[in-house]
Amino acid sequence: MLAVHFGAGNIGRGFIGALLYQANYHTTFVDVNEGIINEINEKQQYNVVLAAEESETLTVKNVSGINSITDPDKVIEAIGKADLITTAVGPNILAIIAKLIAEGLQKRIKTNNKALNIIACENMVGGSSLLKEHIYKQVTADEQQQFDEVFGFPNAAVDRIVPNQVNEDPLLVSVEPYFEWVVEKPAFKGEVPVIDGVTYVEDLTPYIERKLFTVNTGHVVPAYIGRSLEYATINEAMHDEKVQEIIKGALNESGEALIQTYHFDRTEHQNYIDTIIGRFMNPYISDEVTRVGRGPIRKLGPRDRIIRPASLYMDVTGNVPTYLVQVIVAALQYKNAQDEEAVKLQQMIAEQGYEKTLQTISELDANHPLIAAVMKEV
Ligand SMILES: NC(=O)c1ccc[n+]([C@@H]2O[C@H](COP(=O)([O-])OP(=O)(O)OC[C@H]3O[C@@H](n4cnc5c(N)ncnc54)[C@H](O)[C@@H]3O)[C@@H](O)[C@H]2O)c1
Ligand SMILES: O=P(O)(O)OC[C@@H](O)[C@@H](O)[C@H](O)[C@H](O)CO
Repeated sequence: MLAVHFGAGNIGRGFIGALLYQANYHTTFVDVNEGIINEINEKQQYNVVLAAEESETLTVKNVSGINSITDPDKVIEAIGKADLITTAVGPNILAIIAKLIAEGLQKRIKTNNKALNIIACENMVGGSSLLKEHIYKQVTADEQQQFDEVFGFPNAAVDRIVPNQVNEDPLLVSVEPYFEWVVEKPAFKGEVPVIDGVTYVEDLTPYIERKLFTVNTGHVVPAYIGRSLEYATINEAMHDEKVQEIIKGALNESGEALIQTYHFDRTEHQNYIDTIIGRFMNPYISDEVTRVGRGPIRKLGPRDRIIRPASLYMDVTGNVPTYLVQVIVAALQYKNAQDEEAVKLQQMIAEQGYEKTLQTISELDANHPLIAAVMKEV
């Protein structure tokens, strides 16, 4: 069984690659990072280490790599033979990899009618659907009809904290023990793959929103508030009383929105929140606030982890959230000269002011009460 996985980064190697290996796949990683691809081809294996008191190491074998910049034809050939395609490249890169995937699928469908599923493992609602849209823009209407018959794009939610790696061994990945990979079953074409650790569900929406609006909504608190307090890591920030107050408040607000929307059990949801706060305090992980805060424009987007739970909270309670508003303010004020989006955000604020910038990025109506609440705080 062959899996072609786009993005040999933290989650690609540390989570998707590990589970695919355990499910007996050979994984061909596709990446633009020449060093990582060369290393994968040279070593043909890498270690995944659990960041916990009782650490365990999994050696992931049956791997190879293709540099999509220098060897696009090899990627097209691999897509022709693949039993599964997965991605973990970041939401903004989906449009870029779509071109090569489209070429691979166009070529494959001429000689091979076997069903193939493409699962985007990105932190967003509807990642695989978005990838499909980008791919379909590259092909003719006739090809789209043919693709509809055999290519599935099941959406997914993936959860495992994998920080940036600073190991001597460039392939080694240190990961937290916790993981969750939930995939929507009805969207599959052909057989549903047997992968230990994957949960198949009929409707992904409650799962992806619960994950994104709890794990990722929580995560931006130590990232953005932590950065404003000059902490470098999530763990350090999580020990600050102000961060603790805001994370609890923000997760109560997003929790209220989720519980009322999806009828989650209140006690179970509180346990889920407590587990996540515990994960952020894992002393065996050093996760930079700049990794978790990366891409503040994406994170302030209308369907992402800050704006969507805040507006959902208003819809279900009729009140403006207190803590999520503080998170929006901290996100707007996030500065990092190494982060292209953070730089662009500050430029937008300098040129247009907070109000116009927030409206543009969040796509909220100009008279939405959330905008007024944020303006009161900044
Ligand atoms: N790290 C985590 O804790 C975590 C957890 C869950 C989900 N995710 C999601 O997984 C995705 C990847 O995150 P990550 O932390 O692994 O990031 P990462 O930066 O470690 O990995 C991304 C990889 O994609 C590669 N890439 C960039 N452009 C490419 C292209 N055009 N073609 C092929 N590869 C390309 C990069 O070189 C890099 O190796 C994101 O959507 C993220 O939200 C991450
Ligand atoms: O990957 P991002 O930039 O969407 O979000 C940063 C982190 O919150 C994220 O990578 C988490 O570590 C991950 O979502 C945990 O499952």
